[in-house]
Amino acid sequence: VKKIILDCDPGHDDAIAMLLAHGNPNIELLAVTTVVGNQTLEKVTRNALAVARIANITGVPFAAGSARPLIRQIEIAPDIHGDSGLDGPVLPEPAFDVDSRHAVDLIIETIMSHPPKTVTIVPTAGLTNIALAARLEPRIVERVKEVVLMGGGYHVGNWSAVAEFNIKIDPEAAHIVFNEKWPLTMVGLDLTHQALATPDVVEKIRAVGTNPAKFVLELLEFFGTMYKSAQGFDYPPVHDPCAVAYVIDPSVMTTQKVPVDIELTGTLTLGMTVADFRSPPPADCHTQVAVKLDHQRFWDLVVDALERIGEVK
Ligand SMILES: Nc1ccc([C@@H]2N[C@H](CO)[C@@H](O)[C@H]2O)cc1
Ligand SMILES: [Ca+2]
Repeated sequence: VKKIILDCDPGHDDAIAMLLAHGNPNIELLAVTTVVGNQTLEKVTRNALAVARIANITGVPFAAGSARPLIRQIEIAPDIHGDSGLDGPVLPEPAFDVDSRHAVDLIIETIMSHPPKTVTIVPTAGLTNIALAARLEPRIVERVKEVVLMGGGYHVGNWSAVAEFNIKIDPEAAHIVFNEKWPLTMVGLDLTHQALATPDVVEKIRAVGTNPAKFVLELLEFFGTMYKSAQGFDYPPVHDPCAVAYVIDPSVMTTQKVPVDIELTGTLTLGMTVADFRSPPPADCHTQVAVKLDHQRFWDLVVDALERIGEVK
C-alpha cells in the first residue's frame, strides 16, 4: 500500500483525485492539506471537507495551509472552477472540521512519524505548502519516498503561453520544490491534456449509479462547459487524478528522466518548467516527466475507485 499526503486546491479535478486516492485499495490517504490556488484558501478548504462528506472519508486529518504564495499576489481561477471553486454540484455541509494544525506542520509531522521512504507527497496545486515544509524541516527531503505532482508542462502552458497554473501562481515555491534532491515526478499538461473526460468515460461513470458518481458527473459537466468556453477543449482534461494514478500504478503512463528547473525572471517565461531533453541526462538527475498516458487504464482506475466507494447517503 502506498501512503500519501494529498496537497490540493479543490478544484474539480482535485476532488476527483481525492476520490481516486480514497477509493483505490493500493493507496492509504494519510492526510489532505489545502493551499490557495483555484480559489481562496477558505473556499478550497471548505470544498475539500465537502468532498470528504460526499465520499464518506473518515479518520483522515484535513489541514489548511498557506493563504498566499510566498512572494507574489494571489491569482485564482474562477473562469474554470467558478466562484465557489467547486461550482456545479450542490455541496453538503462538512461532516468534520478542519484540523487545528497548519498544513505545513501536518505534512512534516506525518512524514517524520512514518518510517523513512514510506510516505509520498502528491501536490495537485501551487507548491507553497511543500516549499515551506522543506524549509521548516529539511529532513523531510531525504525521508519522503518521492514527490509526484500535477503541475508544469515541458511543451505547453495554460496560465501563459509556456507556464502552467500550479507553477506560475507561486514560481518561487516551485523553484524550491524542483531543486530539492528528492525523487520528483512531474505529471504536467503534456500528460494531463491526454486525460480527457470523453463521452464514453462519462457513460462508464454514470453507470456506477451512486451519489459519489453523480457528484463526479456534475463536476465534469461544469468543468467541461468552462473548459470549452475558456480554453476551447471539446472534452475537459482532468489533470489532478493523473498524479494519483501514477502512484497507484506507474505503468499507466510513460516517463522520461530529464532535469527540470523553474524560470523566475523571464518576461514571457515566468513560471515555465524548463526541461532539458539533451541526452544523456546527468547521472544525479532526480526529476522525471510524464509523457504518454494509457487513457483507458487511467479512467478504469477512476471508475473502479467510484465502484469501491459505493453508495453514500
Ligand atoms: N485553467 C485552469 C487553471 C487551473 C487549473 C488547476 N491547476 C492545475 C492545471 O493547471 C490543476 O491542478 C487544476 O486544479 C486547471 C485549469
Ligand atoms: Ca488542482
